[in-house]
Amino acid sequence: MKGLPKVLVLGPPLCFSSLQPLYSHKFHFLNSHLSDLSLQHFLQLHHPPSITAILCDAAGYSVTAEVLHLLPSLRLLVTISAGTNHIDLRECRRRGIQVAGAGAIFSEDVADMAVGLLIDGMRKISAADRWLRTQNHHNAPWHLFPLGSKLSGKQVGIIGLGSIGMEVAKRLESFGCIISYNSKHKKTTVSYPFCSSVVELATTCDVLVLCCELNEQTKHIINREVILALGKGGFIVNIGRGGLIDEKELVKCLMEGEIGGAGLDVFENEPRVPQELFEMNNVVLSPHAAALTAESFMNMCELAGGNLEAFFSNKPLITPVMLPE
Ligand SMILES: O=CC(=O)O
Repeated sequence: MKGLPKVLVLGPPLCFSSLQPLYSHKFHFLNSHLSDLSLQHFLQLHHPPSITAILCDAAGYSVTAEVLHLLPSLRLLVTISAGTNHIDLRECRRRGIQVAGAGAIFSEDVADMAVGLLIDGMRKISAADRWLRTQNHHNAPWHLFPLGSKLSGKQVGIIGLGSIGMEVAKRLESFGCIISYNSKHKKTTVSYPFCSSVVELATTCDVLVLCCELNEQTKHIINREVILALGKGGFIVNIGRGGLIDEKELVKCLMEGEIGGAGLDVFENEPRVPQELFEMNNVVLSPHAAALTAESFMNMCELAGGNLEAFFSNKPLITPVMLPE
């Protein structure tokens, strides 16, 4: 251990338990998440000025300016997530701390989940499963199960056409959907129609899929006006972050029948899920699990370890996160 770079591990283990045995001969991991102590007290036992890196994920600790302040020698932060809204990136920039993320490693799995939630919601797969299990097996009145909606031919608006959004577009195009998108900037490399207004996009679409990052500009990008513009038959999929949707308004609109349904992998105040959603058959829920496949986690372990190794051998990070000006 002596002489190895100290890496403070924040948040729940997830892939950390696979990563650490592979790299424990190269790094001295300090597992604050396994301790009952508060972070401040934990750090008091580990000489904070000797800690140069953090390993974290989106489901654990928020890496605020206050947390960063506890670590005067911090030079690297590796998050095993595509999203970075749990990190104060401005403070990282100010302090000259480099940040590495998941890059596009989860994009295919997250896109699969977006499509899964959409098909499940529109074709009522989970609802049908629940319904059938409550029926008498030999005598179920199958004709009474309500009709679903056809996916092929639907207008799908993707909000955020980064690597996840592109994977969603590719998949849904092959299902016969018609794709348009909203994003920070119009892309010169794609032919899908761009719509600069989310309300306008909602007006012309049957489905919205949220694939953008959560930041000051995108918080509550889906508000009541957008939901009403999408309309009573409309469906929203969120595999981005819960804060992209004004959740209270979504719940209200679902209860009032102002929108057709939703497929939600993320929630505004995780791990809390609004109780009302559990009662709704037109809503499909998932516990922020879109990125979680055994394969993507093994890949992520290697990537996180690779970023740590690159940094400590003075090489460029493999998947650097751009820090804001
Ligand atoms: O939510 C998961 C991620 O950001 O990778």
